[in-house]
Amino acid sequence: MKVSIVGASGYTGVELIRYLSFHKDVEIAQIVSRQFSGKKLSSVFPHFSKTPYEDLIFEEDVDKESFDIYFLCLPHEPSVELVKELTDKGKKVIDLSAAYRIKDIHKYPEYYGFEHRFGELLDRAVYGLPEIFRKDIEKANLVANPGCYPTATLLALYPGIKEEVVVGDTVVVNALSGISGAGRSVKQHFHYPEAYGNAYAYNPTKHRHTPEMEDVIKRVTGKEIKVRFTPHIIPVSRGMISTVVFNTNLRKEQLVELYRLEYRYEPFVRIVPQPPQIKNVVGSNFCDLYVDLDERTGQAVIISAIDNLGKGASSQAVQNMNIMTGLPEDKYLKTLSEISILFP
Ligand SMILES: NC(=O)C1=CN([C@@H]2O[C@H](COP(=O)(O)OP(=O)(O)OC[C@H]3O[C@@H](n4cnc5c(N)ncnc54)[C@H](OP(=O)(O)O)[C@@H]3O)[C@@H](O)[C@H]2O)C=CC1
Ligand SMILES: CC(=O)N[C@@H](CCC(=O)OP(=O)(O)O)C(=O)O
Repeated sequence: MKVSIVGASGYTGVELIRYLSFHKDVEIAQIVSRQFSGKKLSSVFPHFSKTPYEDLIFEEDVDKESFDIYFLCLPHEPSVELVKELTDKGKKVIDLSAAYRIKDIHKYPEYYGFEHRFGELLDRAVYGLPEIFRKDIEKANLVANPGCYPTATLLALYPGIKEEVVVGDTVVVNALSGISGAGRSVKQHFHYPEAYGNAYAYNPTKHRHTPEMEDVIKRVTGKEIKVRFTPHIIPVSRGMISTVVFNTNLRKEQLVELYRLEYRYEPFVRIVPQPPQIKNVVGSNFCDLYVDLDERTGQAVIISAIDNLGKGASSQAVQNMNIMTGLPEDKYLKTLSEISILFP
């Protein structure tokens, strides 16, 4: 399969090149970047020297005809039109932006600041969280790869909402993100002296991932469950923790068993005995999940850890590609190079 990576100079694009470099069923045939067009991959990113694509040249324009699969690693708005053009040509597309994630087209102006014009294509797009929508992904031509916070949070919530053990209509989510979640372009508050040694919450009452999470919860449960979501920045490059709290009538052993059973055959979800640490998942497609019950309050406390650039973006995109093309889902996602680096 020949693939094109558009937005290949950004954090998710570069990470995708890393994951696909050793995928033997794939040839990376095109990498698109406006700022580096004409340059060799290894001259811009020296860590690719003496690896399979070191001599690949960044191109300025997207060749929309020649390849089988297109990974779009672009900001949301530029993705909207390009996804439409590529799917009209019958291409398979995995879009890492939010351009096709939310089914309600009216949410785009409010949360993303642009009008979305392609409602019919939004309806057809499949939300690329394999643990929930695997069967739909198998048949999809357009996969909307989830955001990093929704991936971490929905994996922590899914068994609870699927088996209807969440009591009430609100779940509380507090999450921590490494700075690469904000992309590679320079922003003052992520400048080293301002980010190092610092941590803070942002968008505490209105974040664009809230409608994305609530949309999926509604599709799973048929109910309006609200997400009380507070994201935080922590001074690491990559890695994400999401702590999900909901009221439940289950006892601790029942809750743990529910999660263990739901995920027992999932190749990338690991139930862990202690609160998870990002260093165990960074550089990989794994999600580590800790399940507990606060007996004083009767609340489930589920804590997940992922790599925002891995399961939260690029390696999840490869998992989706494997599913869409009928390959084993974990193909080349568990080679040695993708097992996380414990002491980076
Ligand atoms: N970072 C993360 O943890 C996650 C990110 N995402 C989503 O994935 C997408 C990519 O994210 P990320 O890699 O972090 O972003 P980056 O900002 O690091 O990279 C985006 C790339 O897109 C290209 N680009 C920027 N603006 C335009 C434009 N107007 N038209 C065409 N190309 C453009 C740039 O390359 P050039 O200028 O060289 O052309 C840039 O390198 C985003 O939609 C993001 O929301 C999803 C999950 C997690
Ligand atoms: C640290 C940081 O800024 N994070 C981003 C989320 C990144 C992400 O997963 O996702 P999208 O694809 O939806 O942009 C934010 O809060 O907007």
